[in-house]
Amino acid sequence: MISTTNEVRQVTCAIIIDNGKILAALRSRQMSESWKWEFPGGKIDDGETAEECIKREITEELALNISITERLTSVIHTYPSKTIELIPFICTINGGTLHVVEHEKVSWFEPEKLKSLNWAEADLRIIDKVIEKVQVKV
Ligand SMILES: Nc1nc2c([nH]c(=O)n2[C@H]2C[C@H](O)[C@@H](COP(=O)(O)OP(=O)(O)OP(=O)(O)O)O2)c(=O)[nH]1
Repeated sequence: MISTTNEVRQVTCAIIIDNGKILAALRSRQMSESWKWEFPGGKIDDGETAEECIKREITEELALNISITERLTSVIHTYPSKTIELIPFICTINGGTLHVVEHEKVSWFEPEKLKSLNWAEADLRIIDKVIEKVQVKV
C-alpha cells in the first residue's frame, strides 16, 4: 500500500503518576521531534485498541506494567510531514522496574513543573488539561 502523508496516525501516550510526580521522556537524536519532551507511548498497530497499545508501548519503552486510570480527550495535530491524533491516558505503575530503552532520558516532575519543558507541539495542546487532571489525582 502506498503510504500517504495526509493520513492521521493514531498515537497513544501515558501520563504516569507515581509518588505525586509525572514521568516525561526526552526524545533522542534518532527519533523524529528529537530533543522534545513527550509522554511515552507510540503508534497504534493494526487490530490493536488504544488501551492495548499504550500498555504494550510502556512495556517496550520503559519495562513497566501500567494500569489505566482515565482516558483523556485526544487532539489532532499536524506537523510539516504528518498528522497525528494523540490519545492520552492517565496511568499508574502496576509492576516492573523502570528501564529506559529508546529515549534519551526520562525524568519525574511535579505537576507545576511540567509547563516549563520543551514539549513536542502536539503535547502543548494537551498540557493544560493534563496538569488540571493530575493535580486532582496526585
Ligand atoms: N509517543 C509519543 N509520541 C508523540 C507525542 N507527541 C507527539 O507529537 N508524538 C509524535 C512523535 C512521533 O511522530 C509519533 C509517535 O511515533 P512513534 O514514537 O511511535 O514512532 P516514530 O518516532 O518512529 O514516529 P515517526 O518518526 O514515524 O513520526 O507521535 C507523545 O507525547 N508521545
